[in-house]
Amino acid sequence: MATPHIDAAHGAFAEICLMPGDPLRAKFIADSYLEQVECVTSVRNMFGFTGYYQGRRVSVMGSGMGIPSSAIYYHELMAYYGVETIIRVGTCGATLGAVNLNDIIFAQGACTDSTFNRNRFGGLDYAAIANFELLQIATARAAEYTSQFHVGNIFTTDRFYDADPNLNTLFERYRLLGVDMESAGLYSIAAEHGKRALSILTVSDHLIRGEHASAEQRQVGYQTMLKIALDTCLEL
Ligand SMILES: O=P(O)(O)O[C@H]1O[C@H](CO)[C@@H](O)[C@H]1O
Ligand SMILES: O=c1cc[nH]c(=O)[nH]1
Repeated sequence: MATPHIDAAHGAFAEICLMPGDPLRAKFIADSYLEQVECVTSVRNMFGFTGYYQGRRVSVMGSGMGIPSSAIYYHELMAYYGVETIIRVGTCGATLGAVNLNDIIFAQGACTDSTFNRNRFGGLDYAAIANFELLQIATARAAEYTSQFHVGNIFTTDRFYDADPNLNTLFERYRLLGVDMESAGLYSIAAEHGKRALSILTVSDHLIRGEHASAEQRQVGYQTMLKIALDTCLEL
């Protein structure tokens, strides 16, 4: 039952799927945390794996960067592969002085400059929000590992480069915690399919202070976020 972008067999994905943007971060998560792991799809090198985390069947798959790429995978997994829950494990840029590099952000909601949700929601503004149960479980787990986390609104953008510098002032005024490129799309797709989604993000860049993590850290770092996401799976 392959789809245009996933060539896994029926039932190859678990009901829960962790999804970073980076397919090599997906491989890192599978290699580091899952047992009895199988690579279930590799179309376009967008690797997907299924295995067991402390006895719980879990999948992990890359989504690519931005709503156009990630929406394809979110849709195909939820519509055709029986995935009920997607937890995005991504990186973000911080837009508030009180948020620091390596802090963890739980995206309770996601504003956006993308027209993706508006186009599908009759031209109106869709309020893209996380699943409350997932948010509750994950934030409770986070408190066991770190105090360096924040819960609130973020901004999902289509543009990694050349953003309007005035946006940072706007983000600060509205207390947006960070910027990513997928969450607003993930939340609307999950809602449309009657599924659950949550974005957990680690701050890899500080957009006001000009601080940046290395490429290696983005691929194999951020273990606290990964542990929080995996522990959340155990309670679902
Ligand atoms: O680290 P990931 O999950 O890819 O997330 C962030 O990193 C990418 C940009 O570098 C975008 O996909 C953005 O959302
Ligand atoms: O979208 C993103 C992700 C990480 N860092 C950023 O500045 N933007």
